[in-house]
Amino acid sequence: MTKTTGTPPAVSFTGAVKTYGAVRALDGIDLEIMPGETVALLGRNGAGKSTSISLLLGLREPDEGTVELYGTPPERAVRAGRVGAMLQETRAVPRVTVRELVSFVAGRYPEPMPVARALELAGITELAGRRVDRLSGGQTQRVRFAVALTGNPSLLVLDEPTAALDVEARHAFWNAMRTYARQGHTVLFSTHYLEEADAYADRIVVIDRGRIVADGTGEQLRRSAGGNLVSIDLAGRGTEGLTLLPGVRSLEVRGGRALLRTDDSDATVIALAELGAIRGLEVAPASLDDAFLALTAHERETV
Ligand SMILES: Nc1ncnc2c1ncn2[C@@H]1O[C@H](COP(=O)(O)OP(=O)(O)OP(=O)(O)O)[C@@H](O)[C@H]1O
Repeated sequence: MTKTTGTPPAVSFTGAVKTYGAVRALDGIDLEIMPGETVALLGRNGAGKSTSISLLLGLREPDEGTVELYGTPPERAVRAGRVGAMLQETRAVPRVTVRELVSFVAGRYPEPMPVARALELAGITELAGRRVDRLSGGQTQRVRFAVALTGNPSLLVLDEPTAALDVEARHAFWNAMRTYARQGHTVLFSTHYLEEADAYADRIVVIDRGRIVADGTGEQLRRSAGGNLVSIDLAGRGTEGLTLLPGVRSLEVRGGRALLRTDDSDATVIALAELGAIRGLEVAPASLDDAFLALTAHERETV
């Protein structure tokens, strides 16, 4: 990525380490997000996504390394109203209406958007007069989104924003997020959902056991994890020698078929033909799911 001289990254982690007792939640994170990017932080449960977000919001301090927003300590950027966040935890819910809550938060920012606009973007205009402590989980989540947006922050940070939303609300949420991102704002969101990361982020950062194991577009991730899957019907034959074929990185047997992950599907298919092993041949690009599983495979082996 090219950096414009003089423009500090919106987000910058340098060698960030965070431990909780014996747990090394972040094990040396280096990450830069430039203004205007929409980045997904993708990882399994316990990978370190929420910890990364708490560090970048200044809610926790790294044990080693530094975290900066716009070239300043996170607390300063947060105090200056440059950051809006939607977090997972549910704090005590105030006994006020949705409109009162969003107006209160807007009043604490230097250049908020009109409250009606924040309610509209979050899809909760019709909930404006309802009490915040009497909403459903999904409605509460949308209120939290309005709260995050209302300050019109340069950087919007969303920790698993769609976790409690139904399909329709999820769709509306991503449309709103996109609208906001297209206005030049920076968005960082964490998710377990590969398809959300692929569909809505410019860039996907895969975090696993406190380390960044991949960073790129969905397409780059698919390629880096092994270009294609070649599969054949084994028709009762064994799998001897298949892992030695050109290009092959790994072999899996599923339902009587051999699935070969390969960097060079042409060479693999030609070699299979020479072996006389081609039956029910299928060649398909590796999916993002395949890429994610390959990137985080070591963890699955130990759980
Ligand atoms: N307050 C805490 N005290 C002790 N350990 C913690 C604490 N918070 C997180 N951890 C541990 O740190 C690691 C990273 O947790 P974190 O919450 O950052 O992961 P995550 O990727 O956000 O997970 P999830 O998708 O489940 O929300 C995990 O092993 C977790 O158990």
